[in-house]
This record gives sequence, structure tokens and C-alpha cells, in this order.
Amino acid sequence: MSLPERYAFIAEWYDQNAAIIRSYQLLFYASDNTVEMYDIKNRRIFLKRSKIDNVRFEDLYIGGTINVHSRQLNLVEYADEFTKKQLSSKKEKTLAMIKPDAVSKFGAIIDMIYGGGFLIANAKMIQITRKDAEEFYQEHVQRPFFDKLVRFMASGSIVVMELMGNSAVTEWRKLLGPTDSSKARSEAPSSVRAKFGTDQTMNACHGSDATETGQRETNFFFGPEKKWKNTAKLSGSTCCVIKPSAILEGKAGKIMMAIVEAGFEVSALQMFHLEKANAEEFFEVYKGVVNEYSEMVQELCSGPCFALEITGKGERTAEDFREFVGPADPEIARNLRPKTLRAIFGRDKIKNAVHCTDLPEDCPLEVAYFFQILAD
Ligand SMILES: Nc1ncnc2c1ncn2[C@@H]1O[C@H](COP(=O)(O)OP(=O)(O)OP(=O)(O)O)[C@@H](O)[C@H]1O
Repeated sequence: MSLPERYAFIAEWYDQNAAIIRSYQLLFYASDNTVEMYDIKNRRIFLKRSKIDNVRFEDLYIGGTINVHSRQLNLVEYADEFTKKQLSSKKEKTLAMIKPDAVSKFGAIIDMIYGGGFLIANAKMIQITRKDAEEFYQEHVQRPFFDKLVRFMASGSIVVMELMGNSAVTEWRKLLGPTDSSKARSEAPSSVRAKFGTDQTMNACHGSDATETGQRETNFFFGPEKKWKNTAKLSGSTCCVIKPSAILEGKAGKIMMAIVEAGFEVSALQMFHLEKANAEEFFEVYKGVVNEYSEMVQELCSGPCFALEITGKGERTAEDFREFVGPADPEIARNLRPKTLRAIFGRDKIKNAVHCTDLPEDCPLEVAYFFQILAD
């Protein structure tokens, strides 16, 4: 199907130096994936029509963020009727939740989500209370399984995700399969619940059941009203960041699976859309030390990244994980340490799949940077 020519959005950028929000009209030409921008206030062209590597048609939706020349732009509105008409029904939002029984399989589930063509716009691992679960599942309060359900939902960590895509609500429910995991195994054997569900209550994942529910439920977990406690331990752990290019290449779920298969535990997880200033601050120790510092910063803020807190090997966690990640240059890794993460998933020195904390003494700082300072 050939896509219509031009989509228009209002994009906002928070200019930290001037401490003001600047607004732009952003045009995306689908025929050649080029972007053009106008500064609305000054009525001037801001960016001549050009190709921006990491901006794809899939990333353009209201509430989404894109990175144009190290500026993180928030897409806040459609800028014309054509774009609104074309995209509002297509770019649907839904809540996906990995329930406590399947949290250990989060990598495989995230891999199925990317494989299913969804975009993950937001994600975090949290622990909810029984009261939160009662509020979330209030429509089921009269059902006989209510007590069992809310007890189960508060029994361990969960991962909540905002999925975007064409008919995301229906498509995600299709991928989930029937509510009862046994029925899923007989009727939809390749579904998420068939593969990872246990029974009728412990059925691996949740999905919103209608467009309005998708809006309400994503707002419940990602809106401004509630604060959620992440699951980071903040000690005895190390930090891993799955870089934007690896996510773009669809490798995030596979990287997570490999980490767990190697015997590590992921005790916290969150998706971040880093501003350039944050990426610079996070990589500060490499400034003036590593030649590729600017490119590393550029890569880290070029799109969403996943921050993971890694535990599971006691006092050896930091060193063992560093070993498992392998040399910074994937080419060298492929020659010397072919089983390491970077050898398998890295592309080049900058797009080397993951960052991990180098020195054990920096682990608490790096973990805290994501899970205390940046986390909401
Ligand atoms: N008959 C039942 N016995 C036990 N638990 C049930 C039963 N029916 C539903 N549940 C639990 O309550 C949840 C919500 O039920 P609902 O009918 O909304 O199912 P669903 O829409 O397939 O699942 P979800 O809303 O979690 O995506 C189910 O996912 C399951 O965990």
C-alpha cells in the first residue's frame, strides 16, 4: 500500500537554556521519510526538508516523542484534518500488562510484542498493592474470582506497557489468546497465554478490551495522577541500558531473554526517552576519555531506551555482567568473545546493543540515575 504524501503535527521542545517550550509544525513526508519543521512563533522554517535517521512513520503518534538533531520533541497535536483523519483511528493505544506469573518471561513476551508489529511507547516494572489491583479491576468486583484475582495481582512484580499500533486493542488481544490458559493452549497454541499462562486467573498478560478502556488503563499507569513504586533494589546490582538502535532493530526482547538465560535477574525495568542533557550527564565519565563520546550521547538520546537493574549473582553481579556484555567494539567481541551480548547483538562501536556499568563502584550511581533520579 503506498502511503499518502504528507502528515502534519504540532511538536513541542523544552528549551532548557531559555526555560521555555518552543512549538513547531512538523511535517513528515512518507514517500521518502523526510522531515520538515517550522518554528510557529517566529513563522520561520526551522529545519529544511531532510532525512532524519531515527524518525519513522511508526513513531509518529500523539503523545509520542521523537528525536531530531538531539532535540527531544513531543508530538502534542495533529496539525491538519488530513493527518487527524488518517491516523487517529489507526494509531491506537492499548495497555499490556505482564502479570506476576509471567514476569520471569518478560523478555520472550516483549519479543512477541515487537514481532507482532507493535511499538512499545512506555514500559515499567512495578509492584502494585491489593488496593491498586481492586481499583484497576473494579468492574469485576461482583465476580466470584475477584478476591483471588486481586490477591494474585499484588503478589509480585508486574510489567505495564503502553502499546501503539493499528487496531492495537484487537491485535494485542488476538496475540494474547483466550482468557483461560488451557483453552488458549488448545485453541490458539502460539498465543501469549498458551505459551506462558498457568490457568484461568494466572494467565500471563492483560490487554485492554476497547479503545476507551485502552485510553483509561494507559492513563491509570502512565498518567500524572498516580505515582508507582518501581522494583529497583538500588544495591548489590548493576545497570544495563538497551540502546535505542537495538530497540529499533527489534532486538530488545531477545537481549532481555539472553540476560535471563545467562542466570542474571532483572529486578527493575523502565523505558526512558532521554534528553540530550541526560545522556551527557549519564556518560559524563567518558567525556575526554573516549573518542566516541559525542556519538555515544547522540545514540543514547536518539530514541527510547530500556534501563534494567541487573542482580542475581550476589557480590559478583557487576563483574560477571560486565564479562557477559563483552568488549565495547562488537567486531572485537565477535572475534574474541563470540558468546557475549555485544558479539551477538551489536552492530558497531556506537550501536553496540547495550551499555553496562564499567566499574563496580559506579553501579549504585548508575542504577540510581535511572531508577531514582529519572524514574517518575
Ligand atoms: N472464570 C474465571 N476464574 C478465575 N479467574 C478469572 C475468570 N475469568 C477471568 N478471570 C481473571 O480475571 C481477569 C479479567 O477477566 P476478563 O473477563 O476481563 O478477562 P480478559 O479480558 O481475557 O482478561 P484481561 O482483562 O486480564 O485482559 C482475567 O484475565 C483472569 O485473570
